[in-house]
Amino acid sequence: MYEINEFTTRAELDNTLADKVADILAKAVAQHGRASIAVSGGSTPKGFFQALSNKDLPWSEITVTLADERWVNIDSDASNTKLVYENLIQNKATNAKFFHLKQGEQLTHETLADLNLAAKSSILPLDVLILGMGEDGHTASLFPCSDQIDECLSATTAPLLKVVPKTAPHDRISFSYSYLKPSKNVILHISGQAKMDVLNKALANDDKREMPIRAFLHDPEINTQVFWAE
Ligand SMILES: O=C(O)[C@H](O)[C@@H](O)[C@H](O)[C@H](O)COP(=O)(O)O
Repeated sequence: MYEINEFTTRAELDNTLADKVADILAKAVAQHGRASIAVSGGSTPKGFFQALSNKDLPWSEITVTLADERWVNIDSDASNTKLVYENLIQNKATNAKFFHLKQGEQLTHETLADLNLAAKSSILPLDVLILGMGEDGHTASLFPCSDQIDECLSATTAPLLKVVPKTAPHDRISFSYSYLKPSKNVILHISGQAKMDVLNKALANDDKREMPIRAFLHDPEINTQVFWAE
């Protein structure tokens, strides 16, 4: 299931989304003493990150992580970790915890095993999941072009896996669908007419291998909140 929330400007979207996410995180910390949020990289979320970073929250009890990461040095301009540190873990959010997906030089089976144990014990299930979407219908690093797409969408996959997209640069590490699905709040953050056209194509049928974002939009157990502005 899904609901589409349309906004007149991207600034209005960013500020409204930041208000919503801040409210969810504050309540999660009040109830459980901690909260976790996974965000996505790309060009869309910068304004939202900056708005959220200025929210008065118990940031030291909140863990930020990524839905996926490019396996590059975290000082690279391609790094989602760099994007998050430069735009979200700033201002009032400086003391937020960060669960690093990029750890070490090589993405080995041992690294994945360690990360999966740590993710299960510290941040899963997520309180908030912010997804982006590519024009091919990928989300996180669940790429339709990758040889790992069936594993990415399988119900039995571990939390994190290595993905090698054929139509995008860099090896990736990504949360799998089965561990993103239980997130208490699933939000798809997109902007521009091209992405609305991709969303409408994704809504037209439920072939999730063709467009992995469909796994979230067509799952009756998830109420994906779409936030869109022109
Ligand atoms: O690592 C990444 O690139 C993201 O996690 C990816 O899933 C992104 O959200 C989409 O590709 C949309 O990117 P844009 O916001 O740049 O369109």
